[in-house]
Amino acid sequence: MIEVENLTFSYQKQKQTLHGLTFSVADGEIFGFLGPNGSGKSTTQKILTGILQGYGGNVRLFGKALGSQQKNFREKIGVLFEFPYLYTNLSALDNLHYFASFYPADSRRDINELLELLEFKKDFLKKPVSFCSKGMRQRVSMARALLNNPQLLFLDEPTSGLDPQGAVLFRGIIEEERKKGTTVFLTTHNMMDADLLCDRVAFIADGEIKAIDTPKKLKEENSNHQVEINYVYQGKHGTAVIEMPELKAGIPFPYDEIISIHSKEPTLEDMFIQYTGRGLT
Ligand SMILES: Nc1ncnc2c1ncn2[C@@H]1O[C@H](COP(=O)(O)OP(=O)(O)OP(=O)(O)O)[C@@H](O)[C@H]1O
Repeated sequence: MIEVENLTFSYQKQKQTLHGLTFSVADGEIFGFLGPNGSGKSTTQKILTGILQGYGGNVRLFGKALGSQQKNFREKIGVLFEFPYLYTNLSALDNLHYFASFYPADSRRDINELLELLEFKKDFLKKPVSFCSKGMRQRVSMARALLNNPQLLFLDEPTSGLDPQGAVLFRGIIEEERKKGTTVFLTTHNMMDADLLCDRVAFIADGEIKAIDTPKKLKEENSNHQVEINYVYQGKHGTAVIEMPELKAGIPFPYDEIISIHSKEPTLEDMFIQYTGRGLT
């Protein structure tokens, strides 16, 4: 679905922003693009969506070079931008009716159904978007990204500004898109979104890709294969960290009750730090 080879980009002549990115995203895959602020995530998304031009290297979408896409290319993609590009003096409904008018009628989703799916507050449907909270605006932006039933969905920080319940809702909606076969390019520095949703992730730092793999492999390859066991013995709480192979013979210490067993597997964030030498914020 997406093939990127040696992608370079500079906003100013003296300073290169992207230093030769190479990656591909398969049809129906949720691909996470993870990096700290200023690493080049939004720049990459803007190039892939045809907003930024003047890049170096090769970019192919839907099997065709980006520069030779047909006019209807934008009908096949949906984009949630980092900042909501909405008309703040228009209502959510008017914004969405306006954006929907760019697409052929037979590909449009029902706007009211979409807003209901996104749990948009009914009292705000006809009020100017400027009256809406950040989370409600994010719902309108997500509705905008989905309203043409895209085959390829670009999401830049989709759960930003959402409360935990909203984030769960959005992740569910992204999962539904996966089930329909939509390819998702998910730009984020939210490790939880990446870990829960992505088939593969790329770690980007300073305009370079430092690692690409499934979240599971990235964590497993770097696991120290330890478990932490919390237990009670003779009325006292204790914690022990033991090597996994030791568990073969059973729990190797006396206890009356096991309270919990946790894998000491590294988190995706630990892995990000290991590969890039820095955190995500
Ligand atoms: N319009 C612009 N003009 C000049 N420099 C820019 C412009 N947009 C971004 N940059 C610079 O390019 C680099 C990459 O920015 P980009 O927005 O792609 O990063 P990002 O990974 O998306 O960051 P964030 O998580 O903050 O959105 C940064 O150094 C940024 O300051």
